[in-house]
Amino acid sequence: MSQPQGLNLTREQITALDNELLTLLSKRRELSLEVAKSKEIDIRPIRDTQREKELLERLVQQGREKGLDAHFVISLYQSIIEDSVLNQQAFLHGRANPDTQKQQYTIAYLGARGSYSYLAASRYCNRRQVSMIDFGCQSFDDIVNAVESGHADYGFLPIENTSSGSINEVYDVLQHTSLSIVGETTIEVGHCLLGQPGASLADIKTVYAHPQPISQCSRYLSLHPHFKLEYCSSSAEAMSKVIEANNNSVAAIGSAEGGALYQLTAIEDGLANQKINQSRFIVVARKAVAVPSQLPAKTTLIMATGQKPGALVEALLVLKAHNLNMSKLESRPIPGTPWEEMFYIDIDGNLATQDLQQAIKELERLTRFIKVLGCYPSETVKPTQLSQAQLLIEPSSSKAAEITEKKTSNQLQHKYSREYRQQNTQVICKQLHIGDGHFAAFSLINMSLTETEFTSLAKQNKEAGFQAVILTDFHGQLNELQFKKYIQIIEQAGLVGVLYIEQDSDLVHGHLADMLMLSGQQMFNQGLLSQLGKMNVGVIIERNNMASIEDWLAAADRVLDQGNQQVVLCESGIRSFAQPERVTLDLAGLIEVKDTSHLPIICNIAANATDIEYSQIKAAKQLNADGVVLNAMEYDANSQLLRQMYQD
Ligand SMILES: O=C(O)C(=O)C[C@]1(C(=O)O)C=C[C@@H](O)C=C1
Repeated sequence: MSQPQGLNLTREQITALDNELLTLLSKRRELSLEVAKSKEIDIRPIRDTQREKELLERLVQQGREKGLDAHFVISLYQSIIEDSVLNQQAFLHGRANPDTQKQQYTIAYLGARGSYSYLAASRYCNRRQVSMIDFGCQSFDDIVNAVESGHADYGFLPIENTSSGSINEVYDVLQHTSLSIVGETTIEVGHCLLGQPGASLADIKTVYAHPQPISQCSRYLSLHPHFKLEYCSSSAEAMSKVIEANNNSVAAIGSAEGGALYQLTAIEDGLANQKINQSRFIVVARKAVAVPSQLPAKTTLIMATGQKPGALVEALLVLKAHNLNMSKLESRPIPGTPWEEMFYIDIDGNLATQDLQQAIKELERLTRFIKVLGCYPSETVKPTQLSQAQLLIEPSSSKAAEITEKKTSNQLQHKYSREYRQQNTQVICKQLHIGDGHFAAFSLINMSLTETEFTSLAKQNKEAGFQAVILTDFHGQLNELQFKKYIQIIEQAGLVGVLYIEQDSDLVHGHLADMLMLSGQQMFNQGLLSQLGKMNVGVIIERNNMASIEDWLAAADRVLDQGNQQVVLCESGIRSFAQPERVTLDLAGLIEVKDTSHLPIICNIAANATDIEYSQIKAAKQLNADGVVLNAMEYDANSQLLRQMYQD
């Protein structure tokens, strides 16, 4: 065998080649802008999927002749085309709004240089080839104030994350601002453990992070229970804390790019629970913008439907009638009106179109309040795919076939899914029916009550319309005799008794209860899930407040897989952006779960009654939740709410 050439020489050749590749990519970008200029004149849509297919087909063929794998070529070009489409969009959007064109933009964002918001803002400016003056802010209110007062041209607000869901504080801020949404941008959030150069994983004792990364990396953090977590207002603050500490035992969670700005090194990367972890930001400005018809547009509006039963559904039907796709729905309370809520809706459509104008007119008649927050180019570029035939690969030996096969068999394994079972599941326990049109009311009682107090509360609960009682808060001290007594009282009151499982040992008494409810904290406990799966008893699985929907449904599947088909899901709220101790109901998640799963889903506001507004639970009912859990201790408010719900 001949000697290979020296390593240094080979590396120099690779470096030179990479440089050439970059030069070519930059030339390709310029050409793509030329295409945009032609499309501006011809008024043609930016996206031409037919052209993309032809281009991919040819490249796959040419790549194969050069020994390159088809999937590698496709994924490479999907990225190149995404960049090309987004650049063309930014260019044409700028041309349609010449008064917004400047050499530099002052951008208000959360945190300081190096935060994810900072990275999103710089990406936005780079695409528009303008320089950025950064205006770091302490809160979402400060961002909005900076733009409203003219200190900044644009404000960047994170609105949702693929693993931790919607950021409700931003929706609250939007209720009161005069600003318009003029853009959106999505960035890949690659969480790393950032430490002082030279620090190693074994050194780390304290981790500084914003609540969102903490929630998004919950699985990684649970593998390191000795880490002391310190909450910060932004990832940039977390990184500054590490610099200040100047000590190898502290680390921050942040991006590798952000860390580099602070001269911190990534001790570990890929910390996020989900492989794909992206954050979407909205861009707000003082003046609304026009979106040229060639660009895919999104319109965001807020509306209050008032208390009429079915009002939300009626409003959503208007969108359906006009063939408008709703890509997001969120609900937030209206301060001072405890029984009402404000809905936030993202619609795939341009405000300038007849369909959307007409739909808004009809919605005005159905709502008490409606306001368009903005119309802006949608930055979701769905990658163009090639079929088997276009890939020219033997189906049996192809990687694509393997992937499709795996996917299909995986889908079959998802017992919670509608593909697996089309009909809605109804869980029945004595007189209690949950799901498939049956709405169930649970009351949560903690065990600090005396027997007499408990007996009278159980009776009152029954009269108020509750059908079941969840017994909670044993603090590991569940006494069998006492528990038997409580179950007896519940039975005598004509209610169903549910035992809330907070630790493995609670399950010993499971046989005494009519149903079991696995606490959110134990949702990841695979052992407990398997045991519950082997029991013949209705099981309610509470969502962990840091768990994604996928995690939650995976927990349900674990139980279903073991044989127990009597599974109910319980949404208890997810952690919010600014304050880690606050939770809010994930209504978009509720719609998603209703869409993908046949399992009944109930919403729990008992655990955090002060945080989750009652209006949210009403919204949940309107969105076809199958039940509700209320706090028995707040008896008056809850029985009033329950009465209202039953009236609706
Ligand atoms: O050829 C075009 O029409 C382009 O806009 C260029 C391009 C590309 O980058 O290759 C980008 C977007 C289109 O969907 C198709 C192809």
